[in-house]
Amino acid sequence: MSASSGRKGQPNGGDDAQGNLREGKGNGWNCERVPKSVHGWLLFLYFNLFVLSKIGVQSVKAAENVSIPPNAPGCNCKGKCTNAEKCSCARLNGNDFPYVHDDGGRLGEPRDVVFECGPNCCCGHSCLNRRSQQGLNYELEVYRTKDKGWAVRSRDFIPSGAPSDELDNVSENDYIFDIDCLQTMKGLGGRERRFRNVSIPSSNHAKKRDDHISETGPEFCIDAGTSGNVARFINHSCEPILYVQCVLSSHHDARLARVVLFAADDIFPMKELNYDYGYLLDSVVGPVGKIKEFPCYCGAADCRKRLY
Ligand SMILES: C[S@@+](CC[C@H](N)C(=O)[O-])C[C@H]1O[C@@H](n2cnc3c(N)ncnc32)[C@H](O)[C@@H]1O
Repeated sequence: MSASSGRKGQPNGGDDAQGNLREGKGNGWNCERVPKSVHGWLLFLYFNLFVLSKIGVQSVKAAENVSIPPNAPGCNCKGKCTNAEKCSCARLNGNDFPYVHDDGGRLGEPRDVVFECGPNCCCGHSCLNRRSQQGLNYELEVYRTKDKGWAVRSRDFIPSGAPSDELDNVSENDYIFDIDCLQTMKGLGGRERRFRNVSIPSSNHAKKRDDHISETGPEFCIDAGTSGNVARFINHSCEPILYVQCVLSSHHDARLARVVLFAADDIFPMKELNYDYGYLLDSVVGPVGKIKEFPCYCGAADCRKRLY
């Protein structure tokens, strides 16, 4: 499955949080770092219903041959980042902040990539520019459908632009998401460019490497075959209500960006959550070189009738 951030209507996803900040005692903040942990969400199983709890910790594992990039330099904002002229993270986002204040922090518009504050930033955990690191405010449930297996819906109303989940570890092919942020940034392979143009700070060597990689296809993927969060149960739709957004926080390597799903529109309770998997038709080839086909049961008026 492709989770590209830029193919038409398509989602994408996830670097890992490599450290947490603690508020300094006394005057102001001291940017002191505390031991790392990767926060995620824990799924509780109730009979044939999974309920996403608002507590829990889940580790994100990287394959042995994948080295997690070092933490990027951070901004010097104290408390919360509010001044886009002074915040170095805002500068990376084209001199503004991607999240707007209403509804607890909404993504104003889809972008090539969102730079959030990270472990080396002096702001605290409640900074709005850490929105996708602050967890879900919505209760999601996994339920059984007639023809698509498991699916996910929200018990709560989700306003447009709210993060609904992060694509986490989905090794069956059904649960593999390509991290193709670099390809999206260049509008390659049929991916649609986003509204905001950003350029990721990188060395000459990294730039040459990225230019080569973006043309040959995604280098890394998220594999949620054996473990993952609730996002692994989100189905495809040809008319999706979620879109994929690449988010960089602890490091700035777009090849290993976090993939976060955001609401494209207001979502009413009990409506199935879905996004466009972004397969190009006839792009999936079986072991003997035969093109594979898979029927789509999304039920959208403009359904393409095939997932791939
Ligand atoms: C990431 S999983 C989604 C969760 C899955 N329904 C399950 O039960 O585990 C992707 C798989 O779900 C099924 N699926 C997702 N969207 C579908 C759709 N629109 N039509 C038919 N099957 C779909 C396909 O089997 C696909 O390979």
